[in-house]
Amino acid sequence: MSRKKKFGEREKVDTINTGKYRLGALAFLIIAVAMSRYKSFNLIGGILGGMDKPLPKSPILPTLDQWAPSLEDIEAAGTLHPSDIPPLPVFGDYSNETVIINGRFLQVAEGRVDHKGLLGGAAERAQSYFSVIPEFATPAEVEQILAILNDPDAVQFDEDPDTVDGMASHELYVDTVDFERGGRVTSSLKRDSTKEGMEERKEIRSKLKAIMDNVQDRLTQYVRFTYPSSPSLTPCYSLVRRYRSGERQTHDVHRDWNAKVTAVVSLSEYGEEYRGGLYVARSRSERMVVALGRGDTLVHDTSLLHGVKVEDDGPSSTRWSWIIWFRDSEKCADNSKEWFKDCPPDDAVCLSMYADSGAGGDKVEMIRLHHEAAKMGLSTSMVKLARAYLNQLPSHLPLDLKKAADLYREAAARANEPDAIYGLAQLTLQGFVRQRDDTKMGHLLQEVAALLERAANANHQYAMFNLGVMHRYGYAAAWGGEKDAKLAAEWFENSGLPEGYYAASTYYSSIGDNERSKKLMSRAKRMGYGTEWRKRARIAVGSGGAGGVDINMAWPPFFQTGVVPDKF
Ligand SMILES: O=C(O)CCC(=O)C(=O)O
Ligand SMILES: [Fe+2]
Repeated sequence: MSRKKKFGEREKVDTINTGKYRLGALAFLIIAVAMSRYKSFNLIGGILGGMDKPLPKSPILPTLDQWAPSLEDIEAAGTLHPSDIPPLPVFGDYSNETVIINGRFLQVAEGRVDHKGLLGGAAERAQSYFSVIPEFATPAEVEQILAILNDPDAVQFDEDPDTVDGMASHELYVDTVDFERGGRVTSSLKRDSTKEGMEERKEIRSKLKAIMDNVQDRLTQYVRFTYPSSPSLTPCYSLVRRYRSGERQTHDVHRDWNAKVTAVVSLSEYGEEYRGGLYVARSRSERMVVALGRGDTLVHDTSLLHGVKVEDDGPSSTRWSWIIWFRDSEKCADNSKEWFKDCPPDDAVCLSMYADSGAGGDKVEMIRLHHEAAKMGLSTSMVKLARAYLNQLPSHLPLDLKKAADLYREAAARANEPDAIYGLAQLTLQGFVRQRDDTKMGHLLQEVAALLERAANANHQYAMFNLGVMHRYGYAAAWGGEKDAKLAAEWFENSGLPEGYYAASTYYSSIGDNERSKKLMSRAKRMGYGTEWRKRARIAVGSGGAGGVDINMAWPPFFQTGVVPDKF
């Protein structure tokens, strides 16, 4: 399959060490060494009245009896703080080479990402590749693009729900195949969905295109050369995204379903204008930042898991990116349903992608494919299956909590899969997953806390949010901890979710820090808090495009007061 070609047909000329991309390796080591974070603490349960109540049992579902985090896990897990989560390591394992395209020499750093947790032959197949071309867009081109984007009169960016995370997108389509076909974009919440919106953006589009078209032509040559089995690769979508303080700074882990090949041109300088940024991922938990400077361009195919996390360094930190999605059709036809149709039987990632693309509309086949991929160790397929067994995703599978819990456990063990760990926290809170004959509420809540901390540590935004809930309402008191509204606010803010900014804002107003409260409230609103679309989009996309997951956990009424946390 072409997507697995390791740039094999490329003409190799020389190996050049592009300093910056080598330096990454050292940074990775330093950060990896600094990764220990949990403090130990004592297990003290049952100090509050009412805590010896039996576990809450679901009126519908039986209590399962087979899994909980090990006692060692729980004992090792002290109170995690957002500041304990290390910044993402920087990817550094490049091989550098020079390629010649139409007589032009290009230095290219090539990276390989091995999917995590796969077994035997499947592991051999489970790689994605990407390339970074330093300053593919020249400093002058980037300057000109930025001058247009930074113009105070520049039109506003879209605030419709993003298809990956359901938060305000903060993007601007420069060109799409939809425009060319005379139609407007499909989402009715995009500014371009109205004639006036299209008109309003006409000028900025033509200014941007005047510079971008040339870069795009060069890029087309490069991607056709790099993916020779797709000779008709054509740029079909071009958009600019913005990440800055007071708005979106994350874009959860995902694949670009809309593109056979993607190019991301960074318009900002790593280390100077922003930290963090675009990352590539071995699993949803293991993410590595690609340190992109101005004009540096990352090229990858559909299989690469990736996302964005810009560190919140205050107003001075902004990252702009320009994204081009290529399709394998000069007319930009959507062939995506065909891309993963003929997977080799031991290619778990390919099978799961075909399942995720709808498996030709065959729902039973979708489940079968995820089963196959899960058997080979693919944690994301285990999560999909678990949610199907929980009837959170539509499928023919019967409700089976034991299977769901086993799949979550396996995914957690194989790839530290944050969605699986969060899923286990949900099941545990509902009293469905236990192995000890321990029926004390305090111990159950402690297990939930340990799971949420593990998931949060692997950057699960809903887990971070629920650590906020846990500390705000004082559930830690169940095992000797205390209510900690400040820590709660830190978790809420750190979740990067509009609901989190809102909840943090209420804390700061409660302690009289109105300025901070106002800032957070405005951020929450800018990202969609309180809108009808945000709620709908959040449920539709779930966590990182994997539907069937809820931000609201089944927190029991608080021991003495009977207070139940607000639902968001
Ligand atoms: O902003 C970026 O660098 C990447 C954004 C992205 O992955 C996307 O829009 O699909
Ligand atoms: Fe993407």
